[in-house]
Amino acid sequence: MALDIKICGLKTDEALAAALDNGASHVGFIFFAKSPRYIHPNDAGRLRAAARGRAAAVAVTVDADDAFLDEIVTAMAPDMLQLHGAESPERVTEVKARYQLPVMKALSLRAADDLTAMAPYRGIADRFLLDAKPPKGSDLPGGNGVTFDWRILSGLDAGLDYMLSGGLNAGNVGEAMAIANPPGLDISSGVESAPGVKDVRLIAEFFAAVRAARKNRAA
Ligand SMILES: O=C(O)c1ccccc1N[C@@H]1O[C@H](COP(=O)(O)O)[C@@H](O)[C@H]1O
Repeated sequence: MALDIKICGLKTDEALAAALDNGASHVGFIFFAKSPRYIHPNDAGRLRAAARGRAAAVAVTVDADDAFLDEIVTAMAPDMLQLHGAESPERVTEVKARYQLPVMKALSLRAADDLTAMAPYRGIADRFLLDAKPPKGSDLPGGNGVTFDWRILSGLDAGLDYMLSGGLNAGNVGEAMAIANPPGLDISSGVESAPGVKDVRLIAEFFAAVRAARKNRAA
């Protein structure tokens, strides 16, 4: 089975090249002003051009209005929109219709009960991104480097299309894969040397850890 891997929060040519050269299926750009990973839509447009044909470009937004989404879509022509705020199912429907793009809806989880939040989006969101709830006081809805109990995902239907996110790194991704067997992985702060600063060595180590975990599974 193919495993999608999204490296999120890219801001430089060097980090983008590391993500692509290591085999990322998706590259993510953050359009949330409070994030240390924020990138201007025009800069993301330049980077996404370099990724064209190699990885899908994902625009990550948080409760963005139409004006901001228009600016992002015009500047960078993403392949997918990731809605990482409190967007309702109706808003997801509206965004999909307006831009004719697939939408990945982020949901934040701590306990098994939180999975009920998925139901109203089924058949609407093209994919889910299952992330950890932000720690108290965080300004960021994602990118906090926090994990959740991956065991709560073990009961999900086999065909559910989602990316597992939240606090992944080279040291824990093997365990996450063994427990949840997700169809996709999404990582940001786990491949950074400081908030918002991607580290090419950590990116390579992450992919190596994923390859090792897959090899173990197959053995
Ligand atoms: O990364 C951010 O700063 C961010 C800001 C606003 C919304 C989402 C954001 N990041 C998303 O969260 C995941 C998980 O991050 P991490 O691996 O725990 O650091 C990240 O991949 C983005 O999809």
